[in-house]
Amino acid sequence: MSDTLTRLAATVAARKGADPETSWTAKLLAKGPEKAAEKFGEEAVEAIIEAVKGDRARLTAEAADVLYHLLVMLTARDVTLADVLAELERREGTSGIAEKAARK
Ligand SMILES: N=c1c2ncn([C@@H]3O[C@H](COP(=O)(O)OP(=O)(O)OP(=O)(O)O)[C@@H](O)[C@H]3O)c2ncn1[C@@H]1O[C@H](COP(=O)(O)O)[C@@H](O)[C@H]1O
Repeated sequence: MSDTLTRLAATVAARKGADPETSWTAKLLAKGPEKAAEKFGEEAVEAIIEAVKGDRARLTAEAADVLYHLLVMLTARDVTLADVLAELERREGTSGIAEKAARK
């Protein structure tokens, strides 16, 4: 399952510097990190709308857009999927409630 995400992250990273005429990812990356962030925000809002409506199929499709655009945004700022997964791994086993209490 996460193999798909790992493969997609590698594809997105490989599109850095690719021809924007033939690659949507390259086109988006060529517009800079701010545009990638804006696009991610739009896709996130679309996913939120479907989550509120409760349409599972449309939410699934929008969530896929969110993950793809998250990878593009991260790549635009040279953050890798491995970096994010390492952070998630660091948090494993710590309840969000315990973590929040420790911050106070
Ligand atoms: N997962 C995706 C993916 N999800 C969404 N998109 C594209 O993201 C774009 C954004 O959709 P929008 O409807 O927001 O586009 P739009 O409204 O035309 O955009 P605006 O002009 O409004 O900004 C669309 O063109 C989608 O095709 C994706 N493009 C690529 N991928 C993956 O990335 C790989 C590499 O793609 P290329 O870089 O194009 O070779 C592909 O094989 C896929 O695996």
